[in-house]
Amino acid sequence: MFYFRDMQVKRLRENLYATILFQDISYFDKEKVGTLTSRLAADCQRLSHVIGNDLQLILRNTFQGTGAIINLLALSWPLALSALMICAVLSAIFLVYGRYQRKAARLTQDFTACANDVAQETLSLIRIVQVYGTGKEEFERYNQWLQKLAFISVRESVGNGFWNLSFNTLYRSTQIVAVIFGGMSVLSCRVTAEQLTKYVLYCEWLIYAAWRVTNSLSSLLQSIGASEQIFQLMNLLPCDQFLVKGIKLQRLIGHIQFVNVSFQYPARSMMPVLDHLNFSVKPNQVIAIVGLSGSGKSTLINLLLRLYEPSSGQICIDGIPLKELDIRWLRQNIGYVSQEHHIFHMDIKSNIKYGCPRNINQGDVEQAAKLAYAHDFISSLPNGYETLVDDNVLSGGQKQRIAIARAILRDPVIMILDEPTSALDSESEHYIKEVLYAFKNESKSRTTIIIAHRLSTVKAADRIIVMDNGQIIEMGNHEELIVKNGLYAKLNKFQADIVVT
Ligand SMILES: Nc1ncnc2c1ncn2[C@@H]1O[C@H](COP(=O)(O)OP(=O)(O)OP(=O)(O)O)[C@@H](O)[C@H]1O
Repeated sequence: MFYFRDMQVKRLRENLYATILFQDISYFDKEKVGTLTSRLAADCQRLSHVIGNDLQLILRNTFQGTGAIINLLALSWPLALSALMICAVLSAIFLVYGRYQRKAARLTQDFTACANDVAQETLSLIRIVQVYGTGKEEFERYNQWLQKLAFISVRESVGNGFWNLSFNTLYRSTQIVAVIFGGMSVLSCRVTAEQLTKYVLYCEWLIYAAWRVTNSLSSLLQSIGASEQIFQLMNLLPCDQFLVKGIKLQRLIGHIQFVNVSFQYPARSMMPVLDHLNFSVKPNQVIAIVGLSGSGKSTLINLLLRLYEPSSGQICIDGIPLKELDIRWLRQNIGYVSQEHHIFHMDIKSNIKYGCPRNINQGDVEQAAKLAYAHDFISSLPNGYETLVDDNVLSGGQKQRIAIARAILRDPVIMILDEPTSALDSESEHYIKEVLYAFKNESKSRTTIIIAHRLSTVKAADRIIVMDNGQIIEMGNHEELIVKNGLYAKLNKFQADIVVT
């Protein structure tokens, strides 16, 4: 039985996890990660309890109750009717109680998920919480949800108490009435002692069967309340991009075009983030995107990676609209270093090999690490490339170098780097910059897009796109933009002044 139940939990969690993983990325703008992980754990457990326990209890007791009714009917139909009436009253009370319990269960799950969100957020930002001394406030925030949870639990217990009280009062009073009136009937010889004993016994069977069925039903309702969202999630279809088999080109060249692309995030549909962008990147070019914070640089990359769809306009790669290309194939040809340099809880080698579509050996991994200027620090670790790491073990710069090595190892046609050197010291930045620009001189065609705040990283780019408020305001190489004396020249001057002082 337990094995069966564990298998059910496993299968449910697998299905739910797969549904979440193949959702449109904008889904994560609406749902909180804590809520989803709570659904994966507690809700699936609860639902599988229904399948493993409640259903078989309901079935068993329904058979027992039916047997008791048949025996009561054989004994005397007025007696059977009176027993059925008691069961009908019990069912009516249960209907009201069941509805209440279902609502309480949903609230319990929601409050638990909110408490989990706060805990997850606080623990993942524990350093900020400690340095800013906000432990007490965070405790209060968590406690607020726990108090709501406690309030609901108390109400649930009170409801349960009323239900048990109604059941016991009805059942015991039935027994008392049966013994008093049945005893009088036995004395006046209208009923035999055997009939009375049978009545009391079958009545007990029937009422207890009804009680167990309603109790299991109540647990079932609780789980249904808690699991409504699981079913809603599991009913979601995978995102279009994973369903449709798109075009796979014989050879990707890396010619990128943005044609009149506008975009707003689903979570903020009234706020345009990109406004009619038009530009193209030729194969083998290095393009840099610069601009003030919040100007839409990372969003542009999100669209190119097809993590979101443009609200209007079109992105083409090698002349084919992005939507028509096979997304898995396309992403295999892209190397991506994201702004957040988190790494997986795996050994360093697996982190570098992560998602690499080619067959590779230790030599390839080391070569990529050398190019990313990561080999020396990895070799100095006691277990070298086999060292098990997580987000807390390595410095920001070390994690960033592992992310760069991962992108280099894929040997991609399109290399996308969102702030690849933000956490690096000047020496590492210099070497990595050299490597990224050296790609250009290889025989293989490779298009590189770099977003950077440090203008030293982008000076050598073939073209620099300057963004402001979701629009492209300047375009050209470093020298042209300096002559133009616009935003780029201003930013360049600021950074030069900072270096001098
Ligand atoms: N998931 C999201 N949901 C809603 N709005 C978002 C989301 N991500 C970003 N934004 C908003 O979109 C705008 C552009 O953000 P984006 O991250 O593209 O800017 P950026 O130029 O890359 O900034 P930075 O240089 O600081 O990384 C910002 O106003 C931001 O608040």
